[in-house]
Amino acid sequence: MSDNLLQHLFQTFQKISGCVQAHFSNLVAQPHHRSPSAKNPLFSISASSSKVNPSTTDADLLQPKDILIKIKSTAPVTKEELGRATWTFLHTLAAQYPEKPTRQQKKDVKELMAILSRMYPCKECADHFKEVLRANPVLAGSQTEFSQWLCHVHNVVNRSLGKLVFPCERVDARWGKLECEQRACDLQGTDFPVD
Ligand SMILES: Cc1cc2nc3c(=O)[nH]c(=O)nc-3n(C[C@H](O)[C@H](O)[C@H](O)COP(=O)(O)OP(=O)(O)OC[C@H]3O[C@@H](n4cnc5c(N)ncnc54)[C@H](O)[C@@H]3O)c2cc1C
Repeated sequence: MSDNLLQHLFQTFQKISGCVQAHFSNLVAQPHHRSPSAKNPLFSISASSSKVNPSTTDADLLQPKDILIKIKSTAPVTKEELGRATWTFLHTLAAQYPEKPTRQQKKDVKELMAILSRMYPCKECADHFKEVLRANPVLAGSQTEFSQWLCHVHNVVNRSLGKLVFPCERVDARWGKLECEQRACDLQGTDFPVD
């Protein structure tokens, strides 16, 4: 496909995109809403530089690799999505937690859980998690202990929601350490014994 044809296609797509956005905003926009085509387009096309310009040479024309079509979701986050994202964060933290944590690291994870039970942005979930923590105080003496404790409390939440219980012996297979070059993401623990 020639570059000129590609540029033509790109410009046509931009026009269609503009029309669809205009029609969509007419359908859904309320007077107090921002126009989706302004700062937050429903979808947008961008190039790595401003190469779509009639005065540019052939060599400057937009290359296929430069075209990036972004589809943005403007829907609010659901309780389920928030939950999945938070569990991903927590289980990844547990997988990265050092086998021999420092006193500070143990204190930090306990505080993090306490803060989550107060500030988690779903009040009924936070209130429920407060009860779960009261009945299951944080165990974070080692990586194994913390990841097993987290698996257990996640299962307490699962049970209360009528979900299946996860087999905690498989937690390391489900939530491995982060892929990170030369283990640069690992949290460093201590070689010295701490209480
Ligand atoms: C602290 C906290 C409290 C919450 N409280 C509530 C609440 O009170 N009410 C409510 O409606 N929602 C609550 N949620 C959200 C709820 O737990 C789920 O995240 C949500 O319902 C989506 O569930 P899901 O089935 O997609 O999987 P999730 O439970 O989000 O789990 C994500 C993935 O983790 C894996 N997994 C599942 N169980 C375990 C486990 N025990 N150990 C390790 N990995 C596991 C599975 O692969 C699963 O796909 C809470 C979330 C959090 C983080």
